[in-house]
Amino acid sequence: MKIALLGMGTVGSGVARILLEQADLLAERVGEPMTLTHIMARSINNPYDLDLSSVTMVESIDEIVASDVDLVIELIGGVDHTFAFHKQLIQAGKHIVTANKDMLAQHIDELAAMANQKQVQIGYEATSGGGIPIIQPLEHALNAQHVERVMGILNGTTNFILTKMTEEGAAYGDVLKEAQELGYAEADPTNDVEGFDAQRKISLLSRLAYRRQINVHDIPVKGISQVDVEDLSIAAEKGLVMKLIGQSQFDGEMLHISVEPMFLPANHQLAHVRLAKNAIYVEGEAVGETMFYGPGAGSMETASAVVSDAMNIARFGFIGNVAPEQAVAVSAKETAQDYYIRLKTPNSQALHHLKEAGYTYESIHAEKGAFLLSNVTAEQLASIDESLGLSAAYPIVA
Ligand SMILES: NC(=O)C1=CN([C@@H]2O[C@H](COP(=O)(O)OP(=O)(O)OC[C@H]3O[C@@H](n4cnc5c(N)ncnc54)[C@H](OP(=O)(O)O)[C@@H]3O)[C@@H](O)[C@H]2O)C=CC1
Ligand SMILES: N[C@@H](CC=O)C(=O)O
Repeated sequence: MKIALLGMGTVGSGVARILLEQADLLAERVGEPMTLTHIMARSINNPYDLDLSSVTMVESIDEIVASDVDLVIELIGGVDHTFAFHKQLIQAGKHIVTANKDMLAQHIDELAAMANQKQVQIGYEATSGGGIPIIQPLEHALNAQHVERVMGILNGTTNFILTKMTEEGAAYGDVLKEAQELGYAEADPTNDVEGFDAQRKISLLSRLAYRRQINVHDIPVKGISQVDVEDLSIAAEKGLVMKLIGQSQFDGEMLHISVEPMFLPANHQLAHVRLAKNAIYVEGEAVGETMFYGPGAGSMETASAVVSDAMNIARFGFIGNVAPEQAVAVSAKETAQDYYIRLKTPNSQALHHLKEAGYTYESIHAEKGAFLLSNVTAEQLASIDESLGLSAAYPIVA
């Protein structure tokens, strides 16, 4: 199989490394050579000091389309131009592997339908959870049942930042910089810290899990950029650990889906997922609870998933892309839950107000105005915020 690579950045360089350095192993497992013949890159990031002399460097997508490559690996990122590239490649009958969740979360329905018509396979294992196998399991190994719930830590950068803030009291800005240097963060890290990256991932995973089209922009999202390290240390006194959680549950009609920072009890399995690791629970009607854990970001970690997609396509060719025809309406979870809250201005009147209004609460740090509130709806929380003024409010996973 002849392969072209678009983008030679963090993940692209890892993919080139596996294709070139593991050529014998890949050929043995696939039954034919997986040959990297073309690279299209704006700049060459070659941290692994690879010998690229056998590869043709090209400057435009038209050269790739006109070439004899069978499969194109897109690791450029971005939405509009890559969407146009993917359409051009599918029309030309080239199989595609990508890690580009930003573009796919918006356009996968159209691309999958077009690819099925042209008998082109799209591999996108690396779009969610970096090196963790999760797309393939949802497409294949767990497809004998209705999936009822998906929940997890879906972003390496924010998990890295929250871990360092929680365990070391590190400053948000410093750890974000470290995550960027390690190649975890997106080209625009706003996508990570404001939760958009996790929003795209929970959208792609839920689409497969429930076999429904989802409008990614409808998914309620909150990020971690406003998280105060003080809340992490106050909540730790009660054994609570913060994680950015993406979750979805389908009741057959409505998809309850969201991304937001939540506190978890320290003995919860997800509380032990540290640094750039991710973990995802998938609950199926027959299988019950399954959990997938591993590296959520990074050069070689993500490249592992990308190359394995390419190998599957080389072995099995076109097997059909999941292309649900029905769309689903989405909303955030509406049931009552427990919350950690902190008042903007701590005062004893607040306690009185909460008591009068019939709320069950526990004071964690009276001087700092931090409480645990039990069994509160989002609507009730908004009314508490209006009357008392909250500087922080985070749901607690049961
Ligand atoms: N990093 C990670 O851990 C993960 C990344 N991903 C996804 O993988 C994709 C790649 O990410 P990553 O490797 O981190 O990003 P990088 O920014 O490191 O690499 C992207 C590369 O593409 C190049 N590029 C951009 N536009 C063009 C163009 N028009 N033509 C040719 N080359 C171009 C960039 O060049 P230049 O340097 O000149 O801008 C850069 O070298 C993204 O979709 C990302 O969301 C998915 C999972 C994990
Ligand atoms: N920026 C992303 C990279 C992988 O998808 C993350 O931090 O998880």
